[in-house]
Amino acid sequence: KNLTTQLANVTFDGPLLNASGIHCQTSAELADLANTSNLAGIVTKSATLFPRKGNENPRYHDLPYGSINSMGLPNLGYPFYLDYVQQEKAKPTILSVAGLSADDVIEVLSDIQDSKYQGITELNLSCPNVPGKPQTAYDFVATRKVLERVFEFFTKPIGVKLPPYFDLVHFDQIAAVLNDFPITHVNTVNSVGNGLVVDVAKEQVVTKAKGGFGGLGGAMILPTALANVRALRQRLNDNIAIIGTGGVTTGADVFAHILCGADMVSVGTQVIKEGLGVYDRLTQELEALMTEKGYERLADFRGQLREL
Ligand SMILES: CC(C)(C)CCc1c(C(=O)O)[nH]c(=O)[nH]c1=O
Repeated sequence: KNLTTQLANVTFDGPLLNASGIHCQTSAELADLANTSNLAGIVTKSATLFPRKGNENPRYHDLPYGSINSMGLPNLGYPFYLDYVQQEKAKPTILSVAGLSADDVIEVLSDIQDSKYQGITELNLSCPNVPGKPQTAYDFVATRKVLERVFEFFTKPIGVKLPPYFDLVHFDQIAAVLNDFPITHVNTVNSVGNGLVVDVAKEQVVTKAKGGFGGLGGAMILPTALANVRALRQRLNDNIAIIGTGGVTTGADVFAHILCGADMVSVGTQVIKEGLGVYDRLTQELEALMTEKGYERLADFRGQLREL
């Protein structure tokens, strides 16, 4: 099978990536990813201007049907990751960045612009905005403002990581903003925000920060992830690629993301559950499905979801 995929100016030898935040924070974790077969590229943990310890534990909780997390953006600071992506030769990288303010984002991106890094950058728009306002990506005016500031100086390949939307008008509104900018891709979806898991036996929450509210991932968010991939594919300019993220546990889920329009697919929660061998299994299952259906390459079925 030919599973090669193009994203911006980069050719990946397969469609699978790690979801930012999962096993990609430390140099040991990043080295593991570089040695993981059938993982076509490496996405770094969203990096901030300064290193962050993140929230108190427990901050990640595994569930039969997915996961909940309130990590709190633990990361080694953007200089560490900017240095890493300039060394990494085994696989193409996507350098994920986050800011606690628009000014922080601009400062980090300015350094990336001035660096020798030629790979892809991804701006995490699920980050908090000014207090009292929703996260940036849920504030369409703020999203437009930060992207206007970015593209005043940033000329390298850059995409955005989006939270899930749940209203068709919101799909229209975010696409209308993004179509005005030369972004290389959209990575959709981030975790489903502010879920709450209750341990009935203990009559308590399962994660410490934010009173137990946290981002949901894994199997339970697959329909939301597929809807966001499909809706944005139907609305975004053709030259904006899509990384589909969310709910992937089988090769059929990878197939479904691509059928909805994804160019690449990232896997998060299932890596925690199964380990990095999951990429081999997902690839085998995807190839078996393609053989069964008579498809030779991903483009044979990408975006071809049929309506009734
Ligand atoms: C949620 C934020 C802390 C604002 C950004 C980092 C992040 C986190 C995190 O570090 O808590 N978890 C997610 O599932 N997605 C994210 O984008």
